[in-house]
Amino acid sequence: MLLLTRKVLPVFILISGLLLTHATSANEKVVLQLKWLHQFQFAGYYAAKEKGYYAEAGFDVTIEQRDPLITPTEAVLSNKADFGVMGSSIILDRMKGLPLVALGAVFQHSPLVLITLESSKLLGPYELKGKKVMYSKGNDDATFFAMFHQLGIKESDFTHIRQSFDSDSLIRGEADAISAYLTNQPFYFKEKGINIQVINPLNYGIDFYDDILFTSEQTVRKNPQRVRQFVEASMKGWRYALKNKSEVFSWLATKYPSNKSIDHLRFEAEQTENMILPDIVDIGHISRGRFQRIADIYKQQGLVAKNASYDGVIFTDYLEKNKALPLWAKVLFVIAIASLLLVLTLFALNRRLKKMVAIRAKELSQAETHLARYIDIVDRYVISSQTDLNGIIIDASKAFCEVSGYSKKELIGQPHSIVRHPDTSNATYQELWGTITKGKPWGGELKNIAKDGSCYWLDAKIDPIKNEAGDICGYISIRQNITDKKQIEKLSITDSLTGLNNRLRLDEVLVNEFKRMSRYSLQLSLIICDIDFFKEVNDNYGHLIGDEVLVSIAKILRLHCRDVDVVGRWGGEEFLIICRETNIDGAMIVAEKLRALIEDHIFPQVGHKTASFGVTLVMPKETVEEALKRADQALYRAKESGRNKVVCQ
Ligand SMILES: Nc1nc2c(ncn2[C@@H]2O[C@H](COP(=O)(O)OP(=O)(O)OP(=O)(O)O)[C@@H](O)[C@H]2O)c(=O)[nH]1
Repeated sequence: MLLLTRKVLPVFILISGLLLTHATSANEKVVLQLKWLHQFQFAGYYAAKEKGYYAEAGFDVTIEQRDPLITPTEAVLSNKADFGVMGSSIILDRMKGLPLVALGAVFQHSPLVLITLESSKLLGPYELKGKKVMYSKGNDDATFFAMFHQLGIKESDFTHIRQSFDSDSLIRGEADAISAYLTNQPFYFKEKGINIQVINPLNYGIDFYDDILFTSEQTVRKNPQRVRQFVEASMKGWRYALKNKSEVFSWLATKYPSNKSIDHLRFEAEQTENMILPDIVDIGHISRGRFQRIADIYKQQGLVAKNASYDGVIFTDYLEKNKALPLWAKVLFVIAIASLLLVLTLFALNRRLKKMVAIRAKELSQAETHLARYIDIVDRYVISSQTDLNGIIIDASKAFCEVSGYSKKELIGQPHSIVRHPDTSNATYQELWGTITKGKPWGGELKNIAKDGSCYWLDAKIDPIKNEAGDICGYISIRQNITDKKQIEKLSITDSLTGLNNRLRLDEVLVNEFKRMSRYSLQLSLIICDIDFFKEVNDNYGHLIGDEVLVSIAKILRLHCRDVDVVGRWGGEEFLIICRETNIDGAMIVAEKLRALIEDHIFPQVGHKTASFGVTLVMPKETVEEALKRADQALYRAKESGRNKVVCQ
């Protein structure tokens, strides 16, 4: 029940609303302006009012007779009337720019003709040459001009008499031909027993509409459906009137007083029906072709510009443009169109997105391929590894595996020290860890040991890896294999016979150590060692044996000096030992130890050999040459004092 109430109630409200709207608009007052005085010519409009057709359509219509001071066109355009009845001049006015709309052409032919007295023998237009012709020069009389024009008769061929609307002018001979309405004047002459002759433009190809129901474009545009309802009610009135002529006569006797007799009205009704042709066309029918023909005739008459247009004069055009749809249908239509547009837009968008996704996917795939290629290249050629905070290897490149001789599996999980060479000092590693644990990158050369025991040199760059919080979570190292460079470097600073630092390297170290000494106020001592009577070895055993002695002594010196000391071949059978951060006493001890070791050593074939040592402490601000000279002098004194001695100076 509740559901029923819910469904029915809105419908009831809607219907009530519609009825209310209808009731309100039933009183809409409109004025219909006739083109002439009350007569049967307007029977349809009387019938529409009297039979309640206008009321049914919601109109309260006042039917106004013609006011001689104002045309129906002027009345409608000045809003004195809402609708009007006028001839084909509506088309001409429209072409002149007046916003008029023809609603229905009630008279399919114009009843406007010329009449002559039968006795005058003026049967056609040609006979009117030189005669007196009376007609209005209004636009509705254009049919006469058109007829004359069609037949090549000029206005100057006859005498125009000003319209007096007095039919007796013809009888009195004041005019030889007068304009007349077929629905009217012929009866007048018949009643008087005077035979007349009709010259009808229709017979000369000039066929105009007449009694066109019209309104203003403004009224049409405001509510074309209301106008349509008015037209339908009017034409319904016409259909009734033509079938019930007597009833119309009674109204013309009472409500719409006409001074015509019943016989006259009957004649008029008959003639009117002939003009309307209700059995042939729908009452009020407008033919576009005929409108065009009428427009062309007006143009030919020079009444309007050749390019003038009557667009907008036919009412049905507005109806087609404004085909009334119920509000719900309009809303549905808008929703449907909007939905369609939305679907089409989404479809187009979707297609575009798909296309873009496909392009992006292709680009991404290409980028991934490139990236994979680069990663592979990096993996193969860049020696890199990654460790956790404790230095445990968590990743290693192929290049790293190759240089270290370990497989990736063997490296991962191992401490990075697995590749550390014992030659690399603790100090180097302390510096390295001290730097990277502070979040700073470290760079330097590292000597590493491979799985097979061979060594290789790397130029390493180690960077801490930070997580999103900025905390260090591991380390990554990228290295360059500099083993070859190191070997070349070593060759250039190594004495090829003994493997000790050569003179070039010693010179370099001397310069650096002298600078370091003065910068940090360190102590530095120099020891020069010279083999005693070495010439004898060469002389007695040959150079090769001599070389072997040199190599053996070099080995003794290198093995028994401290790591920090730099041992090198100074030249021939002379060696130089640079004792860093060592005072003279320390240097003397080292020299003495070396002297004793050489003395005790037994050289193959040669047996025992000795060496003399000159020792000196480098003085502050002293040059390398000055210090070496003093060491040399000490050596000289050691030789002088019997050799196999350590002398300091
Ligand atoms: N086999 C060999 N001999 C060298 C080399 N360089 C220098 N000598 C020799 O070392 C000898 C040096 O001789 P001297 O300068 O006379 O000195 P010495 O014989 O050692 O005598 P004192 O120095 O005075 O004790 C020369 O015979 C050089 O030819 C080398 O590379 N190999």
